[in-house]
Amino acid sequence: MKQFEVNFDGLVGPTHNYAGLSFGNVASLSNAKSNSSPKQAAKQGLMKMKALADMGMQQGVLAPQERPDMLTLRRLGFTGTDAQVLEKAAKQAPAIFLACCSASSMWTANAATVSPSADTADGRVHFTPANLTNKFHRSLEPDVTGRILKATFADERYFQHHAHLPDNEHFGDEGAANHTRLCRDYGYAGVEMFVYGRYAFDGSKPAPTRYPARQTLEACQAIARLHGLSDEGVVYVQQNPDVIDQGVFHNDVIAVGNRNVLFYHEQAFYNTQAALAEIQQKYGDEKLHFIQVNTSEVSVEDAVKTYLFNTQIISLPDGDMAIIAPTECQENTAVKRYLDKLVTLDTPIKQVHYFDVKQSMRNGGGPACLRLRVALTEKEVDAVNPNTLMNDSLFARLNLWVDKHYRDELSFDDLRDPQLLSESRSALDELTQILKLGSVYPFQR
Ligand SMILES: NCCC[C@H](NC(=O)CCC(=O)O)C(=O)O
Repeated sequence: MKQFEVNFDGLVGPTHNYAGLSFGNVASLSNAKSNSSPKQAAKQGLMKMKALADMGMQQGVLAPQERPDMLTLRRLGFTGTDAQVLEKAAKQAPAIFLACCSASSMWTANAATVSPSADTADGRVHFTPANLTNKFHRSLEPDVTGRILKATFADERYFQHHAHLPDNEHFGDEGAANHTRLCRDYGYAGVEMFVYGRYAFDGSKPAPTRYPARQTLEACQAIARLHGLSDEGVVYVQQNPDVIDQGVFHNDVIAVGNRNVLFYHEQAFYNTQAALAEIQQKYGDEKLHFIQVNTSEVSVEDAVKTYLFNTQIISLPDGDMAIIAPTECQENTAVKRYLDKLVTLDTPIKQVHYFDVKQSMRNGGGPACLRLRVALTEKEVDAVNPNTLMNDSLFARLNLWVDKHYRDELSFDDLRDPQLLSESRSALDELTQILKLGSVYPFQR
């Protein structure tokens, strides 16, 4: 039976902007209030999706969310017509208003945690949307994310959807950004590696002091229970609190895995040797490739700046692995030197492809943030909503759709424009028809 890893990239929404909302995420803070280009952002994302599809990969697309989030603004007490709600919120509570405008659902690595059928007790693919409690603007995502996932993976014979964890910092869950999976091939049971930043119920344990640890151990354990994972197939690893304090707000900023490869920075984990030993022991006899990048080769600062580890490692149809990196990696001498050397070493990684995703990078989202990995068997791929799978015609259609609805430039002040809200709604309404998602948005219900 054939088996695949399908990357579901988030389509950038029509109100993509830089609001400086993510304390602990260096890029988000440093680009706050600069103008954005929703059109360029969406096209950069589409180019990456198309390029991977052209490499012979299975590639999907997940719809963005409606922003400004009118439902939340009304829940927070802003009343009147939509135009009045926008006007009042922007004037009376600008910070809250901006949080309700973020197009952050584009980073689908934070949409959910996914366990493939080979790992789960009932043999179905399990999905739990991330509650994203640490940031208000992101905590608005899980309900609609859940609906989009259900509309994309609808067939209950193959797909099981859970509710997001309780909305509280004790169960702070950031989805697949803190989860990676090692396996012989995608359809074989693997080791799911959950990386957490802190213990919610034990204050005596190590934790960062400057920036927040978004993911808790207790959230990881709850996901493993919900998904029916066996203890033998799970490893919990603590992220090094010091790197969180240096801007590594998600583990996928400092480590990434694919099949038998774990690529990580020397300082990524709290207790590296014990973690690697447990992963190897649970993986079995075959030796894993642990590719460690030392601080002397690439500093944590350069890793955060260039997103060397927020790369995708993909297995090409011929079996070789390729790294999908942002162009920032090419522009940094130490990182470029490292990647040039990496492809000559005795590891499965043989190619590096650079992509311009600068619009996303300026908010701290690299190639890996933009995608949710879903390992599927051939039968399961056949059960996915086919309208969400990338091909020449969907690529052309979505580019035309972006051209029709998206603005070239968006400033902070544009976000309160009722015209932008109506443009966004027409765009999303049409998108749900293109992808055949049904009525997933509050304004459609
Ligand atoms: N996986 C990458 C996520 C990046 C995301 N950035 C943001 O939400 C920034 C939004 C802003 O500042 O406008 C975050 O920090 O969760």
